[in-house]
Amino acid sequence: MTTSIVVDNVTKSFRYQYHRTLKQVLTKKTDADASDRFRALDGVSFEVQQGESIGLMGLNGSGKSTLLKMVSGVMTPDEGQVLTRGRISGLIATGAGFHSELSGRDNIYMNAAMLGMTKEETDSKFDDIAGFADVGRQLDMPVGNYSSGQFARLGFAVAVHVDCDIFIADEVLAVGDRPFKRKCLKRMKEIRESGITMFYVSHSAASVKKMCDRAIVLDKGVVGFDGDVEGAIKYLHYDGDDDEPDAEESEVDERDEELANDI
Ligand SMILES: Nc1ncnc2c1ncn2[C@@H]1O[C@H](COP(=O)(O)OP(=O)(O)OP(=O)(O)O)[C@@H](O)[C@H]1O
Repeated sequence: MTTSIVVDNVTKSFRYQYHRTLKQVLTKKTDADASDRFRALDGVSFEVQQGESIGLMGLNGSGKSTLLKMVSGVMTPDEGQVLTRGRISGLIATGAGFHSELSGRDNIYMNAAMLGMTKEETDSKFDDIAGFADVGRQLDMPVGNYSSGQFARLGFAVAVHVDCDIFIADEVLAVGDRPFKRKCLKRMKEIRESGITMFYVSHSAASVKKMCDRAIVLDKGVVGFDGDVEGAIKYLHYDGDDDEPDAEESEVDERDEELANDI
């Protein structure tokens, strides 16, 4: 078996940012500065084998996106290291790397280049990418005028057409309408079945269950659980053991379940 991702004792701290009073700025309260940092990730370690499909779960603010940024190389750890093998593609933040003044068409070329595709490669895949994004005549409009869903469509369309070894998807289901979500999940299933390592962040237990064979739960910046998806869902109490969900919550869960079963 080939190792695809190694995350070795990774720590990342951020500073609490708040507006200071003029007095605080002028007196430069350095003692407060040191204690104003917190660890978004604290000694995180795990390994992923090529072809594994990992669900990355955890409550809001637990460090998932920060970890994905390290794996994709857009952020470096303060301590520890992250090693990856091969080309990485995926959608980390909606609209990241897009230029608002340029059209969707131009942004496809720019985004594809950033993900390592040559102009010839993009030329040959352009129709498929545009077809997947399916933003109609908006393709030739500046993306600054796109809706958040249209942004996501364009970004995801490029990402899924890159030949890669590791595919990263952060909250694909958070934006986009239902037909597009279904299309994304279907495409991700194909990616997974082709032996590409997949790292999938989601709060939806149903889609992680459908898509992944292992789940890592981040709990306030540390690995709280690493194992089978059922265990992760239990760890997070997403299995309904806790409080009774209200009617709206149940409806959302059912919609997720239905969507996951569609693919
Ligand atoms: N650039 C930054 N500067 C300061 N704090 C940050 C920065 N990026 C993230 N954080 C903080 O680090 C913590 C972890 O954030 P992160 O986005 O990784 O969480 P998450 O698990 O992806 O959350 P969610 O489920 O809400 O998307 C949060 O408290 C967040 O406010």
